[in-house]
Amino acid sequence: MKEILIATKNKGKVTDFRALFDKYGIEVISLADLAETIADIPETGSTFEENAVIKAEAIAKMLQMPVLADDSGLEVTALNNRPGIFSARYAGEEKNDQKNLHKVLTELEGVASDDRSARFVCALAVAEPGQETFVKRGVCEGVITAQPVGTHGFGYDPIFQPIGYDKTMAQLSTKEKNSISHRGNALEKLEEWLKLR
Ligand SMILES: O=P(O)(O)OP(=O)(O)OP(=O)(O)OC[C@H]1O[C@@H](n2cnc3c(O)ncnc32)[C@H](O)[C@@H]1O
Ligand SMILES: [Mg+2]
Repeated sequence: MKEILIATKNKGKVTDFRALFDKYGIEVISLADLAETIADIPETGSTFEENAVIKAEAIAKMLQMPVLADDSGLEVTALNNRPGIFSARYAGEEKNDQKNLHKVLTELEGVASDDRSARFVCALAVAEPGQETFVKRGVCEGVITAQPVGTHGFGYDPIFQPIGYDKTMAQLSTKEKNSISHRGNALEKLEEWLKLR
């Protein structure tokens, strides 16, 4: 396999995937790179896995080719695991990263650092016409900081400090992030599939 289509329009995910697939010598193509405009696939599932499968199967069927899809998000323990599968639109339909992370910080106002545990979750689904779809989950545990710090990454990275680090995800390089992230962790579980291709 020389290239892989990732069924996403999220530029931050694409940056992560480009670096992750680089070591396999595989070029990442995203929906933004296609000549045709692909409408958003409604994410109607109730889990990350269901939504990843919905996205992968819809695009694989549409384009008749193998597709990888990522559904991911942030679970905050003190918020009963919100925003969870609603992470992208937590503060509104416009999918604004700044508004989303500030909503989490506002909801956690007055919550002590010991009670600010959270995790990033990523479900990666592989769909191929005529084959059975499969999906793997990766997780990265951490805590929510008091303020946003750092300029790298995307989404909730500036307020997420991985366990064992005194920096936020947004202060890590893409390579460092990938070595510990939910996305990197989920992709490791797809290594067997990658090797067979
Ligand atoms: O569905 P696609 O087109 O892939 O793009 P999306 O942005 O809508 O993606 P999701 O539905 O999977 O929503 C995931 C949201 O969770 C957040 N998120 C996921 N992975 C993250 C990461 O590595 N760092 C920070 N935030 C992340 C981020 O806000 C994303 O918008
Ligand atoms: Mg989405």
